[in-house]
Amino acid sequence: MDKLIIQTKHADYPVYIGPGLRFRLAELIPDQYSSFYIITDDQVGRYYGDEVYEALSGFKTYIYTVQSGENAKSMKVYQEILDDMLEKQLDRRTCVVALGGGVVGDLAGFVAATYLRGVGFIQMPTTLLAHDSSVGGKVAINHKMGKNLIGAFYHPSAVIYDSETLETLSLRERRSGFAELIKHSLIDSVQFFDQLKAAVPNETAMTPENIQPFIKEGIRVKAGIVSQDERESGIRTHLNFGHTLGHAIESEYGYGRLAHGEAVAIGMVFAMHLSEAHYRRKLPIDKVSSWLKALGLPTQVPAGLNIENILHRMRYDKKTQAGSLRFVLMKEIGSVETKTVAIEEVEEVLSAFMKKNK
Ligand SMILES: NC(=O)c1ccc[n+]([C@@H]2O[C@H](COP(=O)([O-])OP(=O)(O)OC[C@H]3O[C@@H](n4cnc5c(N)ncnc54)[C@H](O)[C@@H]3O)[C@@H](O)[C@H]2O)c1
Ligand SMILES: O=C(O)C(=O)C[C@@H](O)[C@H](O)[C@H](O)COP(=O)(O)O
Ligand SMILES: [Zn+2]
Repeated sequence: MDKLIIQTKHADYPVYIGPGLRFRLAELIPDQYSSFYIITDDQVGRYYGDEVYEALSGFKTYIYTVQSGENAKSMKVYQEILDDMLEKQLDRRTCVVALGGGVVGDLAGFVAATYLRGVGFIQMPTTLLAHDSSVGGKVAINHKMGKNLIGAFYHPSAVIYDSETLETLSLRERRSGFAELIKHSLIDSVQFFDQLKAAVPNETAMTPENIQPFIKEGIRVKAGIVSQDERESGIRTHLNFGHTLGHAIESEYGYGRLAHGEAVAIGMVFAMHLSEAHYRRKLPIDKVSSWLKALGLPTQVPAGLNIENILHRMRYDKKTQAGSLRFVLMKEIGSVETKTVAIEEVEEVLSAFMKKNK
């Protein structure tokens, strides 16, 4: 088992990574809770729900199952969970356990942050993408106007990442999580980017064994940023590389039609085009884009989406300041910065980018 410590101004907590950790919960979870409230989705629950419930059998434990997919990050599902917890009269020493991917982690984290003004919270990530979502304390649900618009910063007291669970993940979900790993490499260094690309050049090579060594590296990049800027007042915005357009596409296209990482993949290619135009310098767009394609990830805005609607969605991005759009731009691989970009400039580059679909 590997152990990393996430250090921030408001919280320090361990991330445990290794095979079979779902059977070692009693040993890994701090001994301070009166009961456990596991939140999972129907797909993850089918594979791992009973095992995790059993591993906590020495405690008073409940399990709540939501339907798998992005739509679970909704006000309705959030409310239903709170109703259930209140009916069970769960007290302040309750610990919410998020067993699942980023959807369950974000939803359960927001429940934990707000139920009785905050109860215990443990992340048990089960997707590759969740190497990102389980660390750093961003928890949220979606609004019809945009992604993650209602949320909090609320850290788990531990992240218990059982690497065996990745074996049941579909290829599409592996790809989606891999896109966030690529994001971490692009904002970090040429060295990380080149190593990742060499180890996993295409979809066939995207096996759990090949990916495994890089999960810790992705978490290291995220932890390094979050420890400097927990509440996203500066450098943490870099973790949003590819997300301004990515989030706009997710909400405009309809939550769940594209996986989060797929939308981010498109957003990263666009961010590189916008950076080329903004800085008037050449970037290795073809290299990144052809790698994404070889992995089976999309690189273009889905056909049928309207540019005005996408621009409107981007105005609801959380990086927006005084009505101006802010983008994470790339100067070169390993060097990004967050800049205000004029709407006309975004529109011109986006229009050319979207014409590629036609
Ligand atoms: N909080 C953050 O910092 C942060 C970071 C990145 C992404 N996110 C959010 O995370 C969400 C996406 O997370 P995700 O990609 O993990 O999606 P997800 O949680 O919907 O999981 C993807 C699919 O895989 C299934 N699944 C999960 N684990 C499985 C397993 N081990 N075996 C088989 N099937 C499994 C799920 O049931 C679901 O159908 C988005 O809402 C995104 O906004 C949050
Ligand atoms: O942790 C962060 O900070 C991130 O931006 C990580 C992103 O991958 C993630 O999708 C996050 O939820 C986006 O945050 P948001 O504040 O733009 O909703
Ligand atoms: Zn993301």
